[in-house]
Amino acid sequence: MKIHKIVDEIYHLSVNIEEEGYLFEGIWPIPNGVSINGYLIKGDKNVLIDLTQDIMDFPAAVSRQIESASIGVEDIDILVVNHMEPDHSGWLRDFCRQNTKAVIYCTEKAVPLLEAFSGVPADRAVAITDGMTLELGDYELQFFNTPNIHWPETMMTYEKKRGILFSCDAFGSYGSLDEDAVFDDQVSDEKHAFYENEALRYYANIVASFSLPVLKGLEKLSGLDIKIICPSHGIIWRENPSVIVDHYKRYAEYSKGPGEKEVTLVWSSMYGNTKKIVSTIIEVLRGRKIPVHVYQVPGDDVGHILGDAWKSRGLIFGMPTYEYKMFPPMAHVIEELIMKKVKNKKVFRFGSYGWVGGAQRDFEAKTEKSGWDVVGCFEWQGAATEADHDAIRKAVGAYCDSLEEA
Ligand SMILES: Cc1cc2nc3c(=O)[nH]c(=O)nc-3n(C[C@H](O)[C@H](O)[C@H](O)COP(=O)(O)O)c2cc1C
Repeated sequence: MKIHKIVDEIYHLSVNIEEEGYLFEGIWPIPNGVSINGYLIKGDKNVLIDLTQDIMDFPAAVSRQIESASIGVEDIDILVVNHMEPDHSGWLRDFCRQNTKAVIYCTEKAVPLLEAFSGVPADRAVAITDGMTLELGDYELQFFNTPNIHWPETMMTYEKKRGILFSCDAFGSYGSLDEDAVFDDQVSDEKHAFYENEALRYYANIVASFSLPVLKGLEKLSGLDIKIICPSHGIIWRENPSVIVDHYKRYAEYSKGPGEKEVTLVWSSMYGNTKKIVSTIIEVLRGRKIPVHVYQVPGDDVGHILGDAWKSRGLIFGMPTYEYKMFPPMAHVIEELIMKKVKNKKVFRFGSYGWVGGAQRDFEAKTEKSGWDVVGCFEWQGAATEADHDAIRKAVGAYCDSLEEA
């Protein structure tokens, strides 16, 4: 990847994770890759904002990018560590060996993590205070504590004179960057839609649990005159930064409900009895013009399900009884959604059983504290009859009415 000048002597440095089968954070599939962005400010003092992960040849690649701006790693005077998650700090240990002079600016909570993760002693760090500024000749940096977007020690850095926000994980998205299209005004409408979808999935996978801190952070930043947003993943927003700010606000507000008038339907079936009802349910939803996102488990990964589930007003789960409980892969999906704080949803459950069932009882127990409004359920024994299909049409119709009320 080549470097890109953002404005004056401020540069974008970036690598893409594109390895097939790579799981981001060890869990989340990223079939379209993800970029890890850092930023370089050349001036009276040379500043590096966020590093990169210590996988593949990433540190070497970023070093070469720094060199292509005609300075070396050893010339960096200030390293800003917005966030200690290893995708941005993995290089820190070696960076500090290579460069023994750079002063690290980070939050107070990050200081012990420098040592714990990278063996970097506290005396190399300056712990910022919220709103603190750092005059650097032609540049002026301001630091903001933005705890829990995404770890407790996270902060953002604002270049005051140009209105550039280095937002770290906030406003980020999955999706590799194209060599020649790293700014929002360089990507096609189709690519915009792609990044929006990847931003939602990134949000649901990584940030969703921290939606309250996101709303607090947005409130804190609302007074800034932000002209350019430089996140640590995804494209740079310079033409219209409010687009991604509005998206993030909307995503964070989904945590409080009601979400878009859409349904995410997740189903599983061992022998096809539960599966046969799925098309009947989809038919009812489409008849009511309610968009539906359909996933099957096992098979479809919860990382993908989360994005649509996060924004949908309604969730429908279909699974048979398995050893007196829910079919295990579905139990896992439900557990994961609850853990990610997918809340305030209208929910419907359906499924076949063989003799006395058990999935419904298990479902009720596992979702008791989910914050979901379970509007209906439908179970039948063995293969669904025509009467069962009629009954489920009616039950799903009532469920659709509840989506109108939200
Ligand atoms: C491994 C296994 C465990 C099952 N456990 C139960 C059970 O505990 N209670 C019950 O009523 N039916 C149980 N069943 C029967 C299934 O729930 C029933 O066959 C159902 O129709 C399966 O739906 P499907 O075709 O959508 O997979 C079990 C079936 C299998 C294969």
